[in-house]
Amino acid sequence: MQYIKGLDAFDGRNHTAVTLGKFDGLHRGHQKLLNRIMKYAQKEDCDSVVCAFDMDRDCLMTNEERRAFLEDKVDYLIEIPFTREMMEMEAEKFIEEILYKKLHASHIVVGTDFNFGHEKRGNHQMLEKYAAKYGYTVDVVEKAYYKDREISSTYIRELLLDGNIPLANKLLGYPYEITSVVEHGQQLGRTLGFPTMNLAPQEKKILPKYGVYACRVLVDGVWYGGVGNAGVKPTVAQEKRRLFEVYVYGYEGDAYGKTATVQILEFERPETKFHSVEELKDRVMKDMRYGEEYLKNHPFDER
Ligand SMILES: Cc1cc2nc3c(=O)[nH]c(=O)nc-3n(C[C@H](O)[C@H](O)[C@H](O)COP(=O)(O)O)c2cc1C
Ligand SMILES: Nc1ncnc2c1ncn2[C@@H]1O[C@H](COP(=O)(O)OP(=O)(O)OP(=O)(O)O)[C@@H](O)[C@H]1O
Repeated sequence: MQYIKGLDAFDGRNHTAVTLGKFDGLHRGHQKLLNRIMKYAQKEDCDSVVCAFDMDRDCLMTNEERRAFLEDKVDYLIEIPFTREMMEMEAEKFIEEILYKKLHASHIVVGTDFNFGHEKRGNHQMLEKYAAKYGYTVDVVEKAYYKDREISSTYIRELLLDGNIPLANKLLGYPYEITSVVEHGQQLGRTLGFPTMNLAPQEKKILPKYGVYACRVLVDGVWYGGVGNAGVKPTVAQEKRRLFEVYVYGYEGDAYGKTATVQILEFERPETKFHSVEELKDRVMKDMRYGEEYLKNHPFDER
């Protein structure tokens, strides 16, 4: 996959199958669109292109994570900053200048509610109106639903903030994850009997509801079970720095400075400010048993 920041840097010559949107999280609805452009690229002599508008807001996926997710799936990921110029471009001009002249689109794949251009005048009907003139086809993909609600990034953000991680994971189609370099903590965990890996999510990356979760952890290329706390550890920390701190079953190495990925699987309880470190320690021992039980009942294959 070629990763391109800004449309100006795109210089592909081939015809393309393009999909467009914000694509935060690349959830199951988005995956329908991805599958469609990938099929076109397989069947025909064209490149698959994801145009992702960058909204600069709290996100399910950082740009690096989105890039990694798409790496072996599509030919191009173009990140388009959602600037005033982009917002004010007339939809007709977007079709002619960008989809036709720049991207050489022969297939355009969008959801039923996709909007673009000045005052959001562009939609799939307008794309269809110009299809013959510019020589592309338009696929309008029906929305993927969970029960009676459309799957959307907004819905999944709400679920995470409610601690409903199993449903968030189901709608994403993969477990919600956090990747970061493991940091030094206050080294308290070790003396309390539960050494933890401390992961600091990127500033804009959404942490689920503050609390304790069963999870799995990838470190040194191996998946382990874990139980971790999302939050600011109010019992021991003065500053309100967001962390995901995870106790990793059976890990005995030194992970400081290494990159680890945590996949969050199930919510156990909210984060609590305990009266003493002793109380915290007693509770974490229970959390560790909870995590073990959860992982025993939900075995996972090493990936
Ligand atoms: C399973 C688990 C549950 C935790 N729950 C809480 C909690 O409810 N409240 C809290 O203040 N800290 C909680 N923590 C964070 C601990 O306070 C923290 O890991 C410990 O103090 C060690 O910090 P350190 O890595 O800076 O040494 C939890 C940590 C783990 C691993
Ligand atoms: N549930 C879905 N099923 C099929 N297509 C979808 C679904 N949700 C979004 N799309 C389409 O995917 C593209 C990108 O969607 P986008 O990320 O902008 O929307 P979203 O997931 O609804 O996000 P938000 O909740 O932030 O508005 C658009 O073409 C959109 O119509």
